Amino acid sequence: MENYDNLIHKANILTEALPYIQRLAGKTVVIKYGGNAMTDEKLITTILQDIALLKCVGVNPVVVHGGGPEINRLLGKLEIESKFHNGLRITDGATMEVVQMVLTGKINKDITAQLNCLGVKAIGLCGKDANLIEVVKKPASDGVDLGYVGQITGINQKLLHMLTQDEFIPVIAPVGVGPDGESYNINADTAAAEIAAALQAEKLIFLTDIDGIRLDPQDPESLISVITVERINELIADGTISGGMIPKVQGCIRSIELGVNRTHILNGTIPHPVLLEIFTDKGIGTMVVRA
Ligand SMILES: Nc1ncnc2c1ncn2[C@@H]1O[C@H](COP(=O)(O)OP(=O)(O)O)[C@@H](O)[C@H]1O
Ligand SMILES: CC(=O)N[C@@H](CCC(=O)OP(=O)(O)O)C(=O)O
Repeated sequence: MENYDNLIHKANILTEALPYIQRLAGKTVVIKYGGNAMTDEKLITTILQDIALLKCVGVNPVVVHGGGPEINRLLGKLEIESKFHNGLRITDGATMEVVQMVLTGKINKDITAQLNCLGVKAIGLCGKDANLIEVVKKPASDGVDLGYVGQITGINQKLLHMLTQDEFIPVIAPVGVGPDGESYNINADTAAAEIAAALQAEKLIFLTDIDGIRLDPQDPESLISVITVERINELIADGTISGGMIPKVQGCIRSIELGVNRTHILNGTIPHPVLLEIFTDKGIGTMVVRA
């Protein structure tokens, strides 16, 4: 009898998802998968399973991935120093080659192949494919020249719509194309936000290595479940939100302003964060709302 109860419990969990599936069917969900959340093969598989399941129930996921830690590792092996300014990698010519190799050559292809092994049709792209992400050189910040760091000027949303309507899951590496075909490095959070806005996505989800925005980054009890744009600006000003969390919250704000309905910051180092957020009544992480 206990086994039967267990099965009913499982069925109840599935039916809990029904209204969410109905609400999201046909809509686009952009998922930014950060390098710091790509810690463990088994966890990576659960996240890719979530994404495959979304596709199978009629949602259109679009994946934008990072890979900062892996870029740092290869740069280290090549004895090239990793330098950052305001969270952005200072990208000289040699660094750009490594960034492109790691993001488009390794991580992008690994994620794409793993998704395809789960029975969906994923296609790996970077901003240079069909001019998916057009950029110009980002102006110097506080007098610091960032080198080959791109500022996004256009997203080829037609290509992404075509792919998502035609069964594919685009998996996008944040390497942009400059006016003369040069490669430019883009922060993956910023790329995800611009892509979500261009697609008028229903949701933008950031998967990172922490459970969301905390009032005290060291205290898990201080997680904020729902936060407004105004409160975020206060928390940036007083230093509560800092470092790598800044491009995420800025991405949330920008995409909300441009019409994305819901933005979430979730822990990608636990199993199945996407399904837990999207298909359960409680949800996890931090949701950023307009007001
Ligand atoms: N208020 C805050 N709440 C939560 N995390 C914060 C906050 N301020 C800064 N952080 C930092 O932001 C980090 C996430 O950004 P980052 O390391 O760049 O992740 P990713 O590789 O996923 O883009 C967290 O690990 C945490 O150290
Ligand atoms: C300009 C810039 O900083 N680009 C990032 C791109 C990768 C990224 O954003 O990866 P995560 O999401 O894992 O941090 C970099 O070179 O590290």
